[in-house]
Amino acid sequence: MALNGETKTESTNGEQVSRHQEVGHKSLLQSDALYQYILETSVYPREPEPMKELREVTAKHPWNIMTTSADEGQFLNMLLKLVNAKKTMEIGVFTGYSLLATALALPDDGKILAMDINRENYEMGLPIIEKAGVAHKIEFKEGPAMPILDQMIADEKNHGTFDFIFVDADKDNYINYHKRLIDLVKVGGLIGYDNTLWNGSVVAPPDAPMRKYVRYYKDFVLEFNKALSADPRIEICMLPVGDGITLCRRIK
Ligand SMILES: C[S@@+](CC[C@H](N)C(=O)[O-])C[C@H]1O[C@@H](n2cnc3c(N)ncnc32)[C@H](O)[C@@H]1O
Repeated sequence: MALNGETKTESTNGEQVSRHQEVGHKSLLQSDALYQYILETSVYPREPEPMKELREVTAKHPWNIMTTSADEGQFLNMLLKLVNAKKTMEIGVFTGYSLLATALALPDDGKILAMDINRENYEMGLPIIEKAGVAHKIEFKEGPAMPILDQMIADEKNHGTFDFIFVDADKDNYINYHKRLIDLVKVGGLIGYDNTLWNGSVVAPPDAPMRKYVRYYKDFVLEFNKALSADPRIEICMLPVGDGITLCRRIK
């Protein structure tokens, strides 16, 4: 499927015809087969056993569409090792797939402050995280992230201390998170914002069929992407991994 929700199909006379499909495709690549190839060739064969187990448990959850994809989990795990991250934060845990990818990448004395409004989903994945021997790195806080961030910001000691922050929660608040996170991440540190290509809807025509939640958050994501692009405090890189992840490196 093309990025804008338009699919090219061949008619009987060989002509290319376009038709619009619902925006909400899981992968942003040009075909399912290509995405499947990536998963089967380089992701699933190298996926750590606990992540595989958590992915399979999460697949049975009625909201399984929310989970971070396996290729993105692999990317996060590699990235955290590359930057030698030790102190990290995650906003939006769900059952913990990206959290586990992070926890497995950090050194034994690494720390992750993880926040989610829903503890029940986190507890679904927790036994697997414990079995993997990395639960001691995680401090889970239940509740909306914003007041927790405000509390942290109020104490100057927290400023500029995080090596890496991953945001995968309420898209209508990303801009507000960014205002706070930019002070909490260290200069040279990274913030990763997930879903910045928002199911491809960022380039969909206004009349394209779209799931309600995709349509609702679309304008917030568009505004957010513009704001990041204009922010002189960061360098950015938007990657078409998963549903789009924008990496921001704080430079001042
Ligand atoms: C897309 S899921 C996160 C997926 C997760 N990163 C994973 O690997 O499976 C989004 C999560 O954000 C949480 N969330 C929504 N609003 C929130 C808020 N205001 N503060 C903290 N978490 C929130 C939801 O409860 C949900 O678990």
